[in-house]
Amino acid sequence: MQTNPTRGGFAIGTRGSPLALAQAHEVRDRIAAANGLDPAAIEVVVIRTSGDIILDRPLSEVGGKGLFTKEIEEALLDGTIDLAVHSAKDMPTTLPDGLVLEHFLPREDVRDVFISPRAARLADLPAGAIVGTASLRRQALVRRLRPDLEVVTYRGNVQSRLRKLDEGVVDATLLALAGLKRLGMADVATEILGLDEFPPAVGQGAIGIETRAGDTGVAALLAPVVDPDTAVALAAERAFLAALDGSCRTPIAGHATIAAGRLTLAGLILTPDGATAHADRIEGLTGDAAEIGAELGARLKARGGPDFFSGL
Ligand SMILES: NCc1[nH]cc(CCC(=O)O)c1CC(=O)O
Repeated sequence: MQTNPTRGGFAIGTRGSPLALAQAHEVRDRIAAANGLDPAAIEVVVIRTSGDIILDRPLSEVGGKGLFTKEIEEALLDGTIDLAVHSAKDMPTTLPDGLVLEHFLPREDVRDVFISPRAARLADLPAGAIVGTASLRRQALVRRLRPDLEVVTYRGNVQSRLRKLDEGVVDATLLALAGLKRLGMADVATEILGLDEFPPAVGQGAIGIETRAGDTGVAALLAPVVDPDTAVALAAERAFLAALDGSCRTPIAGHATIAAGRLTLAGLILTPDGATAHADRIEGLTGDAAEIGAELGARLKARGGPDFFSGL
C-alpha cells in the first residue's frame, strides 16, 4: 500500500457535509475493493473550509467556488492528505500549482430535480410561488421557463434546504439528482427535469479526485476505479467553463456526452433574468475534448458579446 512519507498512512480529504462524506466514503470503499485493501486502513480526514463557515451570503458575492477547496488543497500540498474528493461541479477551473483534477468516478445522473409539496411539476406551480435556489444557473433557467414565479437565493446543504422547504420558507427548490441518490434520498424528487429545458452545470453528477501532479503511487491506486469517459467529458466541460472565464455571476450550463467514441458538448449561457440565452453544441473526437470545450466557450462568448458578462 502507498504510504505518505510525511504522515505515514494514506488519507482522503473531504468537506464535512453529509454529501461530501458520502462521496469520500464511496471513493475510499472503491479504492479498497479494487486494490484488496481494508477500507478501515484508509483514513478520511474532514476539513472545514471557508465556504462552510460563511453561509449567509451567495457564493458569487463572497469569492466563489475556491472557498470550498482552499483548505483542502493546502492539506493536499502539505501532505496531510493524499487525495481530495470533490463534487466536480464545485471545483474552480484553475487549481493551485502542483495539483491536478484528472480522476473521476463513473458519472451519476446529471439531471436536476424539482422538489415541491405544492405542485407535481415546475410547469404546474401557481403564479407567484417562491422557488429557492442559490445557483445562478437554476435561477436563470427557472426565470426563463416561468417568469411569473418568484426566485429567491437559498443556500445551505441539501438537508437544510429540504428543511426550509418543509417549513414553508419556499414553495419549491431544485437539486441535483446525483446528490440525492448518493444520500439515499432520491425519493424526495417531485419531477426530474429534462436536459433540454434544464441543462446541468459543468461537472454535475461527477465525483472528482484531486491529486498532487506526478503522484504515480496514488494514480496507480486510482487506476482501477476511475472512468476514462467521465474524464474526457469533464475535460471538455471544464475547458468550456474556463473559456467563458469563470465569472461566477454568469449563469452557465454545459454537458458533454460520449457515444461511439465521439464527444458531443452542449453549452448554454443566460442572462440572470433568463430573458436572453445563447446555446450551441460541438461534436468531435474525444481526443480533442479540451479544444472542443475552448471552442464552444469562445463561440458563446462571441455570441453573447462584450456586455453579456460585464453587464450582469
Ligand atoms: N453546490 C452543491 C452541490 N455540489 C454537488 C451537488 C450535487 C452532486 C453533484 O452535482 O455531483 C450539490 C448539491 C446540488 O446541486 O443539489
